[in-house]
Amino acid sequence: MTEKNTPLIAGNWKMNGLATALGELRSMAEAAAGGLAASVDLAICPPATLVAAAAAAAGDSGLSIGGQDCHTAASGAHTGDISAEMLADSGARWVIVGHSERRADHGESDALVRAKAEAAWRAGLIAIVCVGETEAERKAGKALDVVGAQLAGSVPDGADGARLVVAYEPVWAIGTGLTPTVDDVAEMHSYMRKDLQGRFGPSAASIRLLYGGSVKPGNAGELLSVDNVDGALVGGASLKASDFLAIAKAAG
Ligand SMILES: O=C[C@H](O)COP(=O)(O)O
Repeated sequence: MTEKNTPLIAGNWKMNGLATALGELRSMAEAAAGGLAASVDLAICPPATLVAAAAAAAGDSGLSIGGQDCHTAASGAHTGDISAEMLADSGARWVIVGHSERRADHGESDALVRAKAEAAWRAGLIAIVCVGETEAERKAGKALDVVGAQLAGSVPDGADGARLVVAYEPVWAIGTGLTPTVDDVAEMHSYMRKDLQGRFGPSAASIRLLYGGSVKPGNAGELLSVDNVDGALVGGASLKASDFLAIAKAAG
């Protein structure tokens, strides 16, 4: 790794969290304002119903807020969808696109994910583009090829570290308690770095590459110390302030 990026610890609450969950978020914001945000960028992506309230609760603490998905259009007849502009209007700074749960549950293609990342940029949001292989693909020795194809298809032209984050999330590691070996994480992150540098040049060194999949306080230090791992995308462990903050401290 040529440059050290400021780590980013982003929490993805998925379809979890009623208004009562804002108490956890307030504890995170307090820790951010108390000094943690000086060394680590902190973000929480709550369900869309909580984005505005979470942004208001986080205020200028240094904890920022993101969405979990967006439509490609800015507005229009798309019942049930939400646009990147709406997220930005609600106080979001980030949006996750192409999470494997959306790729699987909603049949999202690389081309659609790319269009969503472009929509995020149009609205002034930073896109967190997710990639990752299935267990069968890893067992077949295809993990690098699969992720390479996802990067090629899902990351728009003109990407740089100011508006793109890539999250490597092996599908088989999400919510399972399983994680790849540090050697496998190092191999994949080095591969992604080289791939992005091949496409975007040396400035791709500033694109943060997150690891995601069963990151917990107990394994965060080891995973975050791997070369080219610039932070984590945390699911289950981001629901509790104590766990999320322990992971963030391991990055700081
Ligand atoms: O977006 C987050 C990931 O899917 C990881 O989820 P997890 O930490 O619950 O395994």
